[in-house]
Amino acid sequence: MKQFSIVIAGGGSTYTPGIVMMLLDNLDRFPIRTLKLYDNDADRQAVLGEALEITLKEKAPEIEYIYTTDPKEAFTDVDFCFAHIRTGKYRMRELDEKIPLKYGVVGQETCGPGGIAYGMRSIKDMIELIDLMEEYAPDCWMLNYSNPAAIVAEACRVLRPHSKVLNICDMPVGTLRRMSQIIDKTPEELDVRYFGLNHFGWWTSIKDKDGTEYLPQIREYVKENGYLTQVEVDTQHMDQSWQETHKKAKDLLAVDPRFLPNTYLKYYFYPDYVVEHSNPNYTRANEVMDGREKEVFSTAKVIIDKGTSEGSEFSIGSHATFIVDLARAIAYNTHERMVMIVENNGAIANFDDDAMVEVPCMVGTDGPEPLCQGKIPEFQRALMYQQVTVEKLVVQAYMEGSYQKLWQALTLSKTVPSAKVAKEILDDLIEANREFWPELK
Ligand SMILES: NC(=O)c1ccc[n+]([C@@H]2O[C@H](COP(=O)([O-])OP(=O)(O)OC[C@H]3O[C@@H](n4cnc5c(N)ncnc54)[C@H](O)[C@@H]3O)[C@@H](O)[C@H]2O)c1
Ligand SMILES: O=P(O)(O)OC[C@H]1O[C@H](O[C@H]2[C@H](O)[C@@H](O)[C@@H](O)O[C@@H]2CO)[C@H](O)[C@@H](O)[C@@H]1O
Ligand SMILES: [Mn+2]
Repeated sequence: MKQFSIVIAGGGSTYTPGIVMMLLDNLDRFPIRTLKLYDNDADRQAVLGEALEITLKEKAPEIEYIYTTDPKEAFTDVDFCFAHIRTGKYRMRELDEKIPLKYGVVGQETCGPGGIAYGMRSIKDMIELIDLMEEYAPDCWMLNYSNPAAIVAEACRVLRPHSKVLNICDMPVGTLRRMSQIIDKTPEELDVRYFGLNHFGWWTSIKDKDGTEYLPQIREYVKENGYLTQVEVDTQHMDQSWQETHKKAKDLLAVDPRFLPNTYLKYYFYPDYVVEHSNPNYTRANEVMDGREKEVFSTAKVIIDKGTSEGSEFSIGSHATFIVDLARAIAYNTHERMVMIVENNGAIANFDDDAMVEVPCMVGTDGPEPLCQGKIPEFQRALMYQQVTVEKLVVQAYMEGSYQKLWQALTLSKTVPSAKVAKEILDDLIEANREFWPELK
C-alpha cells in the first residue's frame, strides 16, 4: 500500500494537533510516510511542532516528521497539502468582529463585513501557498479549508483555475452528524442532497441507503430544538455561542420549512437578533483565544515540559476524518460522496455557471464531480445571487485595487443596512488592514 507524504500549512493552527491525532488514528486507512508542518510564524508553530514531535516519536516513530518555515523544505516531495491558514491570526479576527459591531452590524468571522475583510487578507496568502505547492510539488493536491472558504474558492477559480485545489467546509459534515444523532443513525448511513454557497445552504433530502427519507422526522425535531442534540461531540461546540447557533436553526427553518438550513444563515436572516445578542467588547475571537487556543497551547507546553505525551495527550479531532475521506477519495478513487465548494456549471440548474456553489460531489482521482441538484426556488436563488455577487465583488476589488467595488460588496451584503454604514465600516477596515490589503483607489 502506498504511503503518503503530507504537509499541513498553518502548522501553528489550533486544529493542527487534532488533525495529526486523527491522522494517527487512521493510519490503517491512510498510511503516512512523511508528515510536515509549515507556517510563517516560527514561534507559534514551534510550540505545537515540538509537542507533536514528542507525540509522534512515541506513537508512530516510523513517520518522518519535521516542522519548518522554509517553503522548499515544506513542499518538496509531498502528495497532499492540508491548508488551514489564518492570515492576520486571531488579532485580526477580533477586529473583523468588533469593527462592524461598532456600527450595529453583525461581526462574524466569515459572514458580512468581517468575512469580507478576512477574504481581502486571505487571497494573497492562499495564492502564494498554491504557487509554492506547484513550484515544489507539481503533482500535489491541496485540501483547503482556510476561511473565508467562499471568497477563497472564488479567488482560486479566477486566479488559479487549473490548480489542484479542493475547497471544503466542515459545517455540512458537522451538521449531518447532528442530524444522524437525531434519527439514531451514523453519518456514514446517510446520503444528502444539498444546495447553496459556503456557509449559505439548505439540505433538501437526507436518505439512508435503502432510500428512506428522514427529512420530515429531522424537521420535526429541528422545529422544536434546532440542531441542539446535547451529545458532547467536541468541547468547542459545547461553548455557549455555538449552542445558541445550533438552537437558532429552528427560526431559520421557520422561514422555509421545506428544507433544513445551514446554521450560518442566521447572520443573514436575523442580523438584528445577532447584534442584540453580541457583546461588542467580547466576541467569538475572545472566546476562542480564552478557550481552544489556551487549551491546545497549554497541552503542548505540558507535553514539552514533561518530555512525553503520556497522561496529557492532544484530543483527536474526530470530526476531521472528512479530510482523510477526501484524501482517500483522490488517492484511491473511492468516489466518496462529499459536499464541496465547486464551480456550478449546471449543478444547480437555474443558477450561474460561474458561481462557486456548495453541492454534493462524487470525488475520485480527478477531483470532484458535482451531482446535479436540479432547480432551486426563487427565494433561495435570489438570496444566493445577492451573496455570491458580494463574494465576486470582493475578489474583483482585490484584483483591481478598487475601493468602489469593495464598497459595493459591503453595501450589497444582506447584513449591512445602508451604503452609508457600509462606507463607515469600510473606512475603519481599511485602517485596520493596512499591512494586509492591497491599496484601494
Ligand atoms: N472550512 C472550515 O470548515 C473550517 C473549519 C475550521 C477552521 N477553519 C479555518 O482554519 C484556519 C485555522 O483556524 P484556527 O482557528 O486554528 O487559526 P489559527 O490562527 O490558530 O491558525 C492559523 C495558522 O496559520 C498561520 N498562517 C497565517 N498565514 C500563513 C501563511 N501565509 N502561510 C503559512 N501559515 C500561515 C498562522 O501563523 C497560524 O499559526 C482558519 O482559516 C479557519 O477559519 C475552516
Ligand atoms: O468559531 P470557531 O473558530 O470555533 O469555529 C469557526 C468554524 O466553525 C465551523 O466549523 C466547525 C464545524 O461546524 C463543527 O461541526 C466542528 O467540526 O468544528 C468546526 C470548527 O469549529 C465552520 O465550518 C468553519 O468554517 C469555521 O471556521
Ligand atoms: Mn466552514
